[in-house]
Amino acid sequence: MRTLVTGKQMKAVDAHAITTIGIPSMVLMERAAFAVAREVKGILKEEAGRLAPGASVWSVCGTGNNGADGIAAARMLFLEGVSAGVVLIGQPEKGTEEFLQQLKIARNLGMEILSREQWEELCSQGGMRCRVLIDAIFGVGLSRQVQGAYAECIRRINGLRQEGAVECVAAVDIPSGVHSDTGQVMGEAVSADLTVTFGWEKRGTVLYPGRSLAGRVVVENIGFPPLDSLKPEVRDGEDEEEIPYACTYGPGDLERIPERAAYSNKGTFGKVLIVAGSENMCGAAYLSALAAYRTGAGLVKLLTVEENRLILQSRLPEAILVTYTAGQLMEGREEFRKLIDEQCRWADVVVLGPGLGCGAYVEYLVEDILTMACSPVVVDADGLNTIAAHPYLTSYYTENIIITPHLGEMARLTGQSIPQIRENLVETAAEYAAHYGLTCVLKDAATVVASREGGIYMNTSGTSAMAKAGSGDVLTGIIAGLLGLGMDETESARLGVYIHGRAGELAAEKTGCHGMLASDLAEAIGSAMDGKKAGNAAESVWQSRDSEEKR
Ligand SMILES: NC(=O)C1=CN([C@@H]2O[C@H](COP(=O)(O)OP(=O)(O)OC[C@H]3O[C@@H](n4cnc5c(N)ncnc54)[C@H](O)[C@@H]3O)[C@@H](O)[C@H]2O)[C@@H](O)CC1
Ligand SMILES: [K+]
Repeated sequence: MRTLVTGKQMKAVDAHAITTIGIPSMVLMERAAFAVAREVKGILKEEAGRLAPGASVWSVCGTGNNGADGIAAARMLFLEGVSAGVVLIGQPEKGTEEFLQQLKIARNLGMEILSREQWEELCSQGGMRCRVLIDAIFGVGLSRQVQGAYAECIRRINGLRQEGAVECVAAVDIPSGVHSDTGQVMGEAVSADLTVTFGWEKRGTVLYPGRSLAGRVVVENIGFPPLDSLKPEVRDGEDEEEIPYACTYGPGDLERIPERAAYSNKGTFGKVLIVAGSENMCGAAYLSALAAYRTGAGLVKLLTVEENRLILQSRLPEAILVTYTAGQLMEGREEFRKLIDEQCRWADVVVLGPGLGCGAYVEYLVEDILTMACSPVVVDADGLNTIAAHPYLTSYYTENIIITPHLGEMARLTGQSIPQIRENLVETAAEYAAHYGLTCVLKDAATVVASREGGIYMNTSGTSAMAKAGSGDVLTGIIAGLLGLGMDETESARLGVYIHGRAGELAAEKTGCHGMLASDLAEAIGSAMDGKKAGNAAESVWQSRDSEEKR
């Protein structure tokens, strides 16, 4: 498990390390700059292991401590014989104490230091070519939209990178212009190949679009005290009591999956009831059931419309089938409630929604399941759409409900627009989970899991190959399978999302990114759950020098 922090939390840790613990600010900065210089040197090194002749580096620096890091990193490279210069953006005389100190050192060493105007002139004359450009304009101190000269400068950096005048952009802490909490672009943002970040990964480089802009992320422990050593009032900040540290999972977290006991039977590993499918949609039910079995569920029963019986029986003979007709439900409600009650009593876990459609009878079905299920219920797709269309159904929400909406479904549930939700993924999921006391899995390229008690998980596994019909149905089956193995709602949701992404990476390795089907994804679940056998494509991106898994 890796911890993810907000900008404010990171600043609170900085302040705590410096003022309470007494680690001098310049000492932390020296280590931060050293890490950046080391990574840049790695890029500059020729295959033979020597620095490339004439390797040039420009460090483009703002006047805060991010800029101070950038000057210090350039100085370290300069002292190693690299042709490294500094470009200053903003008003240096208004810089932080550390910035002024770093600038003085660079000047005393006789380094080349350009003003923005001089740099612009160099660029417009086509004289601006370098192997590595260090982006140190803004770090976690970015507090408003980027405009004017700063925006121009960021556009210039991106232009140089695009036209090949700059081979590699290395961002200090976070690409300048990316919001450290939401990953949103604050007007303009640097597009980096590499980001060297300090202490802990920032939420903004896990959430999109910040995640794409950060490139490869290297997390460097620069000597901060551990987060749990902070006093709660410091850790939470003045008005951040509501914001916990977020986390993400890696392969080490697969150990959370319970052992499959030798002395067991099919009942030991969970009985999953999948309430899914409609007359023209049986695939969703099939994929959800298949995924639940592939995750380890002992018994899977499908409750679906009579029309699906034959196809489901032939596609997945391992599943038990109970069928109904729409008419039976509409006309014989009391009778039907007895059937539902019986099935709910049987189940250890219920999945409600995949492919249910929007027939009039679905409202009754959703109401009956929500009122009668006494085990965890994973609500997805048309289950959620039905709740959105009939808001009284939210009164049946209980603490063992996991909802798995995508952005469109979340928009219907909350009345917010999709862009609004996309910009505030974490807040939207967290508020819904807290308001209704349930677990909310808000699905996006970087899925967020908000637990009822306030915990936040952000997913870092997965691939765009999964952006295809049926992926969500597979996720419901995985989460249900994990619940069946005995994991709690939060853990099943987090690990389910992680395994789902990992299965996507593995399946896409075989089929290619475009050709993968949701059924390929479901077939890869077993390997994805096996930490020893499977590789993880995300690992090449999330390279942590001193990850918490090792600490
Ligand atoms: N000792 C420390 O405090 C350490 C700080 N570190 C570095 O310091 C960074 C944080 O430094 P700061 O808090 O000084 O903040 P930044 O250097 O990120 O930038 C803040 C400065 O930019 C201004 N600013 C914010 N948004 C702006 C906008 N849109 N347009 C124009 N100006 C804007 C702020 O008023 C402030 O002057 C971290 O990201 C990290 O790189 C690291 O060196 C670790 C140690
Ligand atoms: K930066």
